[in-house]
Amino acid sequence: MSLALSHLKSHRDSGAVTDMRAVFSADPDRARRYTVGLDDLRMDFSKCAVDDTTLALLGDLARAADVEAQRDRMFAGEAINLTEGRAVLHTALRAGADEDIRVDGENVVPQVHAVLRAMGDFTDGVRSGKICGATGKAFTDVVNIGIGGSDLGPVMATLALSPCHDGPPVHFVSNVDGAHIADTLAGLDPETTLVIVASKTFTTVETMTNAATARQFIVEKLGESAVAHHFAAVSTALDKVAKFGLDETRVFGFWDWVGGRYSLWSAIGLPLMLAIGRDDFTAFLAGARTMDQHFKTAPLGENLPMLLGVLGVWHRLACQYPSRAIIPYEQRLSRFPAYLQQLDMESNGKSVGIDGEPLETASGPTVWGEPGTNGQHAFFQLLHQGTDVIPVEFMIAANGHEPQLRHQHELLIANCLAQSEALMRGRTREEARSQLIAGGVSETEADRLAPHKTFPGNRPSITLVHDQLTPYSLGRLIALYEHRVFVEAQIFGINAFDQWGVELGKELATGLLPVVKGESAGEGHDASTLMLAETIRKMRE
Ligand SMILES: O=P(O)(O)OC[C@H]1O[C@](O)(CO)[C@@H](O)[C@@H]1O
Repeated sequence: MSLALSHLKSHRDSGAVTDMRAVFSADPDRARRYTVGLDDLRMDFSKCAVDDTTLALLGDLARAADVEAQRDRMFAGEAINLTEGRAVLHTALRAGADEDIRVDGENVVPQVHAVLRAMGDFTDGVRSGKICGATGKAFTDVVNIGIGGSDLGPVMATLALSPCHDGPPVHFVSNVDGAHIADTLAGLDPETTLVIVASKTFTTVETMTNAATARQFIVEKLGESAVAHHFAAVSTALDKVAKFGLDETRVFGFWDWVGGRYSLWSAIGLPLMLAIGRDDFTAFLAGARTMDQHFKTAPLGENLPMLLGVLGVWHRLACQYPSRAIIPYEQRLSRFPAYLQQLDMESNGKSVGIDGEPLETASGPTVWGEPGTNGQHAFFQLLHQGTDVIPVEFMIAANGHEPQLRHQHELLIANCLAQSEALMRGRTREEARSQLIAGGVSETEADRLAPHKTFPGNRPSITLVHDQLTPYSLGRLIALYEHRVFVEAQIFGINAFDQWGVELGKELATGLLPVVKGESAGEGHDASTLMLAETIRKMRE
């Protein structure tokens, strides 16, 4: 364990904040001092159990982990993904056209903008009806087939930005479960359906299988020649896409220096662009670019991703909280927690350090969540009174998109603020008892019930507030979380940009398919797995 981390842990064990009510009373300026901002975005972390010493020690930890230097290496296009020998340049995808970002000596920005222009032209063509199906009819629906990073980002952002939709409805198919594509295609007409096959590698079994099903859907009605009209593809593996038989104007590339879970800004964002148009997509990129600039230049104590990252590390390494909850008070961000699960857990769910040695400390926490207020009626009981402390990250916009429903938005805001206050304040047993007695309950009954109505409080939360959910503010929010994951990874000492942990299951599934089909006895597989396969096979006879 590094010296900086052991100082932080001793501080947590002996000197850190334990009574949040007391620190708020003692320092009337606490909320202001522990809030940082970037244009209309505010991050209030004053309800975390930290003080100035904690922040100083977290700064030491970040410096000891060389976070700023590593950040600069990432932005400069150095191959910081050491296990795959690649640069990590999702930030180049939202760079201004005049920037110069080099990979192996070549400026990649012109290529990025060329693809953006091609996506924009295609989008304009589809939306205007100039680009149409094989029978000349305009596309009424778009189906994006992809999974993981080729799905979660576009799904999340397309839903988040529904007030900006003025293009064709976009549907998303990811699961290899045939139910997903069957239900999606059920209401669609092949003549007016555009299918995007999105896969960085163009080998992912779920996507390739669903693409074959979609191809059949088109070909059955319109014939093989319709494929070129009704399909587009997004990939880094252009050689593999070529075998699908598409016109090159329908193929949008990206690069191996874009990780799947960081690819929403690339051509993987095509379904989003089709839904919201190229101008709004440009604003979405601009929001992310603003966060990039801020992350690159703001001093540590004012830098949102740095602070969000070190607070995450505080909760994980010093306080040893196993998970964190992401609670957007914004129904349209309902897929944001799922998106962050891949971003965070596929990046930081590692137990081996960058040097190949087992980690001595924990790495990324479990990330989960649901929108408020729905979560309040599901798992908030555990957040308030459960035996585990789970830090919460709340998100709320000052303004909704339904001015006619002003009162509902005010209710939403009040609920968001109330939950963080309740987690922080709690309710003592004495307060619970007094309230019961004031409500007309006998003293004996109040004594019996008070422990159940007591809230421990001192449960940490961070609240992110912005003006409104727009393409720009969404881009900024996502980039904040991308960089936060980066900061945490540097401190954990891991490579955030590979994902070898997903491989073993894929390999075994390939081997088990013949067993499931009854074509192989499945030598080498364990008895439990073989028995389950056999049981299922019999049920299918
Ligand atoms: O875009 P592809 O290559 O189909 O991969 C999809 C997803 O599969 C993974 O490789 C692993 O599940 C993710 O990292 C990736 O986003």
